[in-house]
Amino acid sequence: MKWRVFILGTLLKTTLEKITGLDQEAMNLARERLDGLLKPPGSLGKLEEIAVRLAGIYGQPRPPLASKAIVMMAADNGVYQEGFNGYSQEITKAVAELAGAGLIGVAVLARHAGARLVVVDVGIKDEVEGQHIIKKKIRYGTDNITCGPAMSRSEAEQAIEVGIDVTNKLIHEGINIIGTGEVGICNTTTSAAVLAVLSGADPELVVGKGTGADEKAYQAKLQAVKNALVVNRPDPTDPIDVVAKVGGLDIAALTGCYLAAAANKKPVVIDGFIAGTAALVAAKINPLVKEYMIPSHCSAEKGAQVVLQALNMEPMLYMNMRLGEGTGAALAFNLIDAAVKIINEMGSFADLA
Ligand SMILES: Cc1cc2ncn([C@H]3O[C@H](COP(=O)(O)O)[C@@H](O)[C@H]3O)c2cc1C
Ligand SMILES: O=C(O)c1cccnc1
Repeated sequence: MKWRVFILGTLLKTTLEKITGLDQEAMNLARERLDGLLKPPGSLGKLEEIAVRLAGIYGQPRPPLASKAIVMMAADNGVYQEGFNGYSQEITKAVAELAGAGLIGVAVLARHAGARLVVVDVGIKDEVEGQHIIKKKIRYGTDNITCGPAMSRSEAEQAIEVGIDVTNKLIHEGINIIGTGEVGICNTTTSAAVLAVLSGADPELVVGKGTGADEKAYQAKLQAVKNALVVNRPDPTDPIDVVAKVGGLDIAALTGCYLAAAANKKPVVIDGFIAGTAALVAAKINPLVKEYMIPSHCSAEKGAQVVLQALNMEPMLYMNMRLGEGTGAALAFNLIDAAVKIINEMGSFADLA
């Protein structure tokens, strides 16, 4: 293991210093309570596991019902210039703006789950309009990763700090569970590049069809990822270097969301392939952050299984979804609510007496 010393931004540094493990005592008490409920021990499967984890995260044997938010990080990617993506780059901005009218996929599912949807412009290539958008642009899109780094290390750290700042503020306002989401045309390409480096997987195993590439476009996308890795030579032992060189501002900002959730002892729900890749970046920065993460679904995107394997996590849902935005996280909120209600509301064998 090679050790490297970097001067981190203050917010990032203080956040990392605050991260500790879960409250084992609260988890033991939660397990004890679940075992005494009117059911065979363990018979509610993952609902029980989630309830125990929430107890450990919040430090309360009876975890509270969640006050929820989905954070959707929006940013553009310079690799779009390679020309293999079938959609216009303007989609990123359009989705971020349309979120205000509640018309995008995650807006519907967040509403269904009773969650707030928070949209952050961390690097859309144009100016965006909408009162609902938190304006935190680090730069107007990244550079093309097939030619050089996506951004500087300092910009990657600033984007991570955007995620930390937004998450800290939400938690300060009373939000106690965060769901991750993103929008950014070509971010399945940048995620695949980051994932290939951090997991050691072949690009073939992590490059997928994204929004729907045909065979020709797929081969060009695969080649772009391979080229990006050769041109940039990201250091696999240095997750911030990897995000700066072949990632994106959305992935970096989501990394910050995970770190801040853990620092504040709040659960953070992982969405699909892109948000999962950001989760892996955060977990590589500090493995303890994983204890605060709850995976939602396994995206239909090819590399999604690789992400979950690298995180050593089993998702709750297989829904064949591949939209991102936070749609999977929003769906999982409903099951997390169910887990909290079970541990708090179900009767026990003692009630029979
Ligand atoms: C209309 C539309 C809405 C979306 N909402 C999320 N994505 C998702 O697809 C994009 C990633 O796929 P790729 O790497 O192939 O570009 C991201 O914007 C992601 O959030 C969308 C994509 C489209 C086209
Ligand atoms: O799983 C995801 O996050 C995903 C997959 C394809 C396109 N956009 C997002």
